[in-house]
Amino acid sequence: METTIPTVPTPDDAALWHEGVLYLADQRLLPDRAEFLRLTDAGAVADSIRAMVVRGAPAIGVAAAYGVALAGRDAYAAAGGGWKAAIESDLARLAASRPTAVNLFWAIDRMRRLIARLDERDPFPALVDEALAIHAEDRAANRVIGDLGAALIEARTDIITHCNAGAIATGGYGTALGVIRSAYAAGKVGRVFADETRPWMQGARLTAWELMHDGIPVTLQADGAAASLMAGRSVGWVIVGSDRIAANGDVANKIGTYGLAILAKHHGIKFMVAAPTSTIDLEVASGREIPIEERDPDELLSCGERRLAPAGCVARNPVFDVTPAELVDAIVTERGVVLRPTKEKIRALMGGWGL
Ligand SMILES: CSC[C@H]1O[C@H](OP(=O)(O)O)[C@H](O)[C@@H]1O
Repeated sequence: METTIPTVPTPDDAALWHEGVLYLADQRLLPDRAEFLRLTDAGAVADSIRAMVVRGAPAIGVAAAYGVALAGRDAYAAAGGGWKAAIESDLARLAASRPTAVNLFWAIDRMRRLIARLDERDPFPALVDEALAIHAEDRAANRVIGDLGAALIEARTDIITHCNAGAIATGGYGTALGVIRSAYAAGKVGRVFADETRPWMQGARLTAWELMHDGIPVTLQADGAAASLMAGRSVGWVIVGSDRIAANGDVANKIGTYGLAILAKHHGIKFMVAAPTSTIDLEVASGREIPIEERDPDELLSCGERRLAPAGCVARNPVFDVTPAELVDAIVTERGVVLRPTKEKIRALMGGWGL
């Protein structure tokens, strides 16, 4: 969306397009420093996704779509009418940036379908328009998700959320935090308990920042504190986002989500997954097929600038896990709500695809 660039990003400003330049809020620095990175080529966009300058499944897809537009401009400048062959290397770089969030591949595939319809003339204007549409559609979808999810919450309650599935993780408004925003506006949220979400601390740095920005009561907690809070009976829902939902309703999300779902089941607490349908991947039958990103162990061995573990300590750093569909009470999308998700219900939601 052509807009003037604010001096500092707000939660709705994960990505902004202005006069042929992509501005990304640098989420590595928030909340201490609120700054935009200025990007003018697809390679820089791919690097920014990999480095988590921009993160969050829908935001990654939005950024990649703008990256494809920048790739089209450069391919046409380099090859003229032969731009369709020239763009391929940048498309591959974008697709290789992170493996789990299917929104990245959904966005690239949608841009590819446009590319196939274009001729040898300069593709940049058409690609920009498609990226802007993807961005606007995601922002609008999250408003619908927010209202549908809020309607499931029957009475005022406390909520646990994990990681950051907020406005800054999407095209705006947020998915899990979109539900929380809509539910709070309806008087249904007492307090939100945000897991800090080691090792990248999306909860401490981004969810707390977003909810405090909106004046929504939030208490930060250690990831390990969720269990005893649930035992205290004040929490009615766990509400999270997702990076990829398999055809059977299994949900890939930030590491630690699976444990929360087991704890919620044990305590009789409802478990909601909020995500646009661009997060549903009917190409994977179950969560077993979802690629789980392993990031640099150093993200775990240190916290900020301080080394935590002894020199030579080894670590494993899977940054997603899979929650089986049977632990999910509701998947909330812009097309509707799937209660107790199954393969059949997911297919029905997606218009019967593959029947
Ligand atoms: C609205 S999707 C947000 C989703 O993405 C996060 O992962 P990451 O911060 O590594 O991109 C996390 O899984 C969130 O639920």
